[in-house]
This record gives sequence, C-alpha cells and structure tokens, in this order.
Amino acid sequence: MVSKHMIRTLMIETPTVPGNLGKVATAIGLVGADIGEVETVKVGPTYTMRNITVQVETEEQLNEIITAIEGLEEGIKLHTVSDEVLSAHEGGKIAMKSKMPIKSLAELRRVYTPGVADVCSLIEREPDKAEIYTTINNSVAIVTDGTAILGLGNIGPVAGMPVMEGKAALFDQLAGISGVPILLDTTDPEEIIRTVKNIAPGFGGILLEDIGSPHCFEVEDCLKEELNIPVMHDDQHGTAVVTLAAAISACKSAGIDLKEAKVGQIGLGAAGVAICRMFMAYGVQAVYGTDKSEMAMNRLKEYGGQTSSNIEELMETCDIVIATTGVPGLIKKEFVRSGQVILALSNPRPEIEPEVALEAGAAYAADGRSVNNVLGFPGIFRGALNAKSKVVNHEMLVAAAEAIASCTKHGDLVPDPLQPEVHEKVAEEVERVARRVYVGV
Ligand SMILES: NC(=O)c1ccc[n+]([C@@H]2O[C@H](COP(=O)([O-])OP(=O)(O)OC[C@H]3O[C@@H](n4cnc5c(N)ncnc54)[C@H](O)[C@@H]3O)[C@@H](O)[C@H]2O)c1
Ligand SMILES: O=C(O)C[C@H](O)C(=O)O
Ligand SMILES: [Mg+2]
Repeated sequence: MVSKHMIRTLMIETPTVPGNLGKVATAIGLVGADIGEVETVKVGPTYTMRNITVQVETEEQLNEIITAIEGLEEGIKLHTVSDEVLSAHEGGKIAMKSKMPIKSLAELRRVYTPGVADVCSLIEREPDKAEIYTTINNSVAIVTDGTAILGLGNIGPVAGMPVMEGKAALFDQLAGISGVPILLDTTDPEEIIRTVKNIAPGFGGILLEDIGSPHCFEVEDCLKEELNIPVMHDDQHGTAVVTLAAAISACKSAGIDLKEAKVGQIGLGAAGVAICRMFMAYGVQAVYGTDKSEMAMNRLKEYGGQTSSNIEELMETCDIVIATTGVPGLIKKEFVRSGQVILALSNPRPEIEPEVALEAGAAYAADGRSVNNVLGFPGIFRGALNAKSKVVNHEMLVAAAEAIASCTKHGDLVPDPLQPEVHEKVAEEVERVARRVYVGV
C-alpha cells in the first residue's frame, strides 16, 4: 500500500434506498482509494446528499473514482469534486490580532498614543520591563530560507510559507506561543545570520525551519553562540527528539535496551546528523549512518559517528533503522529484516510505507506523519520561554524526548499530537531542566 496524500471531497447524491451508500463506498474501495469523513449535507424526501472525503495517490486514481461513481446507475449522482486542503489555505492560515478592544477615544489613547509613550520610556529606562509590557517574550520567529521545504527540496521561501504558517498555527494552538513566519530572500549563511541577529530583539526565541544542509549547521551554531535567546533548528533537533522518543517507546515495548541496540540512519542531512548525535549522546553505543554524499558521511565521522557504505549493509546489520532522505520508496521491501524497527520519516512521502515494512516483517514501523517534530517544538519552546532560558540544550531535548515517551501508550511509538497533555508534559519537563541548569532552582 502507498500513502495517499491527495485529499478530495466528493459531493454525492444517492436516492434513499438501502445499499446505495454501500455501492458508492465499494466503487471507491475497488479503485484502491481510502475513505475519510462521510458527512450528510442534506436529507431530501427521496434522496440524501453527502460529502465524502477520499484519499488518493494520483490524479489518475481520482479520475477512476469519478468514472466509477458516474457509472453507478440507479440515480446516484456526483455533483462536485473539491480540494478542501487548498480551500483551507485560502487567505492563509494565521493572522496577527489585537488583544485589546479599541472602541473609544479613551481606549485609543491608552493603547496607542499618547499613553504608549510612557511605556516606551519605562522600557528605555528598565529594559527588563519589556518582558512584562510587550509580547516579545511569547513570540518566536519561524525562519526559513526555503532551501529544504519538507522533502520537496529548494523550492524557495514563499512556496514554503504554508509550512511556516502551519508551524505558527501549531505554536498557537499547542503552546499559546505567537509564531511569526520570517521568509528570507537569501540563502547565504552569513546574510542569514546577520538578518536573524538583526530581527532577534523582537522575539523570545528563534525556530529555524527547513533550512537545508550543510549551511544549516553553520547558521544554527553561530546564532546559538551569538544570541542570548533560545535558538533551535527544528529539522535537526525537533526531529531528533521525536525520533529518540519513538525509539525509547519501541524498545520498551519490545523489552530491549536502546543503549545496546544497533541504530542505523539513512540520510545524513539536517535531520539525519542531528538524530545520530542525539542517539550517541543518549548513550547508544552503535550508531551507523549512510548517505549518498561523501561530505555528509565525513560530517558524521567528525561528530564521532560510524558509517555504513550503503543502505543494504545498514539494513542488514541494524536493529533500528531511521531514514530522512526525502526520497520516497528508497527502502525496498526485501531489505527489511524480521523484528526491525523502521522509522521512515520523510515528508510528504516516506522511504517505505509503514504497512509495507510491517508486511515484510518489521516489528514496528512508522512514517513522518506520526513521528513528526510537531510533538516536540511547541512544548520545547513553551518550556524554554517559561524558564527564561537563554538556550535550548541537549539536557532539555532529552527531557522532551523522555516526556513524549512517557505519554505514549504501550505498543505505540508516539502519542497523539493533538493531546494537549503531551505538550504540557514536554513544556513542564523542559522548563524543569532549564531552571535546574541555568537558574539553579
Ligand atoms: N518527520 C519529521 O518530523 C521530519 C522532520 C525533519 C525532516 N523530515 C524529513 O526528512 C527529509 C530530509 O530533511 P532534511 O532537512 O534532513 O534534508 P537535507 O536535505 O538536509 O538532508 C537529506 C539528506 O539525504 C541524503 N540523501 C538523499 N538521497 C539519498 C539517497 N538516495 N541515499 C542516501 N542518502 C540520500 C542527502 O545527501 C542529504 O544529506 C525530508 O523529507 C523531511 O520532510 C521529517
Ligand atoms: O513539517 C513537517 O511535517 C515535519 C518537518 O519539519 C519536515 O520538514 O518534514
Ligand atoms: Mg521541516
């Protein structure tokens, strides 16, 4: 089975005769598509109108469904086919809103000029007061140069904006943080660093997102060094946190010691190198990486990692295999060994579908939709901001991974990302560790 990432909604009328909905469902199923939600829109005297959401792999498969439904006689009619994903993006997904009503001149003078001048002067005299009287401390810049948008590659920052808006929406809903997308019209590391440093006064933290390797390493290292607010490249450390959490949970369910397991990483870009570093620092003895780029392999060696010469060798020898190459279908079914844990994390399509890996004998398998850094970044920043931490460090990341694992049900690899308690737990643990290390509480 392959992942079906095209989602369309079909409005279908069926005469109110038992079995008609079943005929529609069978027609969709026979084409190999999945049915999502079924919503009854209208019940007429002799007919029912429903919106049926289908998940398909290609345009051709969608056309096959349309032909199959149009071929059903007995008064079954397909009225419209709509793209709800596209509709959900109309006008964008986020907005900057005022928290204050400004309905009278008195309110205007309080919120804006002349009243605001006193607040400005206060902050000028006592800069720490900005924490109380501005939104700076609860705002995080989501910065991209568009060079590694999901697994779509270097498609530019504007094409990457829907991802950045998505991250901002998640920051708001899962952690109460104002995420502000910042699109950079440069891919030059020095210019990125300079620009981020220049905008940093307006933010309590910086989330670097979908900045490609190798320049992402230099950009992050330098910003961490030079800024005194938390900086984290999500594709590196957010991903490493969630991957470690999934591995902890898989090993717990399988009754094996993660530190004794052999871990293999395919793809040593931003995500892959950070995952290797995280597992090594966590105490896993045998971490192997492979990449088609010699430079990427050398980078892992510089960090103290070991390399495998190719994917086949790595699959042959490792108990836990993680892939972040951006290449769908890269892991062949025949490479999978019985009892392996396979985390094929590339979005929007994985290196191997979890169902295929499980059929081939894997004990646990997941893709990048479930093992996703959405489980990490909101709570990590909430915790760091609450603790007034100046950094996001390894101890805080491990605390986040362990928090996610502690919220995972036995037999699952990760929890439901929409469960508020998961993000609360991550934030709590990150804050606790940040305070212990930096504030001495
Ligand atoms: N699930 C998640 O939360 C999550 C988070 C971050 C990234 N990702 C996914 O991981 C993928 C990579 O992201 P990234 O930011 O690390 O990108 P990147 O460009 O920094 O790294 C990709 C690496 O894969 C290597 N590679 C490509 N094809 C290969 C092949 N055939 N064999 C071996 N190596 C190969 C490249 O040389 C490169 O080093 C993307 O698809 C992204 O969606 C998922
Ligand atoms: O945004 C995601 O879905 C995860 C991740 O940041 C990615 O780049 O794939
Ligand atoms: Mg990303």
